Amino acid sequence: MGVNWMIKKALTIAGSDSGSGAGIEADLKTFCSFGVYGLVAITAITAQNTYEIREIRELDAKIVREQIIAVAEDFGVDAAKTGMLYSGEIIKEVRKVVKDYQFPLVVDPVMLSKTNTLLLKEDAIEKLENLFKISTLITPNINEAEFLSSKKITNLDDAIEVAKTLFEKYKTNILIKGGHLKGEAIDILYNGELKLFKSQRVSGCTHGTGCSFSAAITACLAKGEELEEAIKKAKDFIIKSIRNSYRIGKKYCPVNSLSILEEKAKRWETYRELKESVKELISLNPLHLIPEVGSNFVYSLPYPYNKDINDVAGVEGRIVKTKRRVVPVGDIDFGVSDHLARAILTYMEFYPEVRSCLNIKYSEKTIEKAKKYFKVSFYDRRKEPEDVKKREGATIPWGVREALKFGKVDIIYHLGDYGKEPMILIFGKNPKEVLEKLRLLI
Ligand SMILES: Nc1ncnc2c1ncn2[C@@H]1O[C@H](COP(=O)(O)OP(=O)(O)O)[C@@H](O)[C@H]1O
Ligand SMILES: Cc1ncc(COP(=O)(O)OP(=O)(O)O)c(N)n1
Repeated sequence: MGVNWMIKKALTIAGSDSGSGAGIEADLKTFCSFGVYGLVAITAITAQNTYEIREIRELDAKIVREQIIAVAEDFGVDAAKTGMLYSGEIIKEVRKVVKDYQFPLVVDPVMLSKTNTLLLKEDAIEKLENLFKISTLITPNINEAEFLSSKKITNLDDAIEVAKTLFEKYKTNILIKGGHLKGEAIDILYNGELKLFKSQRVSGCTHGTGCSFSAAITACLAKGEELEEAIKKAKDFIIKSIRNSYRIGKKYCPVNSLSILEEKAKRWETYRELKESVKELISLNPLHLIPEVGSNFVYSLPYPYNKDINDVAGVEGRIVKTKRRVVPVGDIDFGVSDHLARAILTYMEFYPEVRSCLNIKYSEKTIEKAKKYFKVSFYDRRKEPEDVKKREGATIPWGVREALKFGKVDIIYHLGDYGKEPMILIFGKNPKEVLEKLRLLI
């Protein structure tokens, strides 16, 4: 077919996780994040949530084989990975089929879930070791590496020694994942040469890290990237997927293997909505409501992407007034607002659904009007504690927190301080809602 080359295809041979944190569900999300078309051969169905695996139903080895052949014959496979293979019969059949294909094969030797259920039958280990021998890479975590080498790993040096042992034993690329060690997250690649992949340890959800990580490597290999480059990209990906995860479920919440795509989409949406509303604000031309220091109109990315001011869109150089017109100085961009971005990020700590804010000129008349329609709160800059005053950029977060002590409000104002202009801040779920509120104050 003429356009077959346009998208690479990756296959996952793995179990299904009904909680979608690990297994084929995680793999498909990861393939999608890397712009690779995902194919599946399901080995087992698990009734699984974030705290337990209730049931496992193994599929017949023949149907596993048929799934692989069906997709390989039609779509073609550029790279494949295995996850939960469960039984010796399935592994034997998988080995038989995949050895005839030329694609790179990543074997994630999944043995035990975080919730302590065996995902590989005890008598299947020998078959799994046979599969290692025809693989491009195996990606054991610390526990799996300990089991395969019968050696204890307590630190990085132990892990390096074990990687060497496993390389001697299986004659393939060994990548020992350091997620379960303390300190930095260091993964060890050994293939006769040693290479360490280091990253900071981040906080967030980690159910499914192993599956998503090996799927990310597979996706990069499908695109034709070299192994080391693939591991590097997979590592960047997994950090984002942990950091931008949703704390859902009762125990081990899942990584967000779609976060790269989701963040891009949210950035675009946020930018466009703000741009539209800034245009509308300009056409309203509320000259008398623009403060001497200018206004800004900001819109933050939603949770969990609202990490810092680079995640808040605003107007570069603010919105100012000329003799007759309200004008934006620059373009809409992320990271161009400081004060107002801090205000909205602080507000979102309490009410994450409130993502937009506009500052306007203070007057008693405007506040009186506002009190007719809205919940209004206030903070007194003169009461700012000395230690807060000394910390760069701490005043506004402190003020917003003070004002929110009385609950969720539409408007927060302050009366200024020496050299500081008094100000009114209008908050809303989105820029449209902020403008609706502004209209009642004009
Ligand atoms: N908290 C964390 N911060 C950064 N990276 C992590 C963290 N936890 C795991 N990783 C990384 O995620 C990948 C999967 O590792 P690991 O969690 O050890 O696998 P598994 O899920 O199979 O136990 C590795 O690249 C590891 O370094
Ligand atoms: C169906 C299924 N496959 C694999 C796992 C284990 O996945 P992993 O990425 O190693 O994640 P944790 O179990 O460490 O959270 C699974 N649970 N289910």
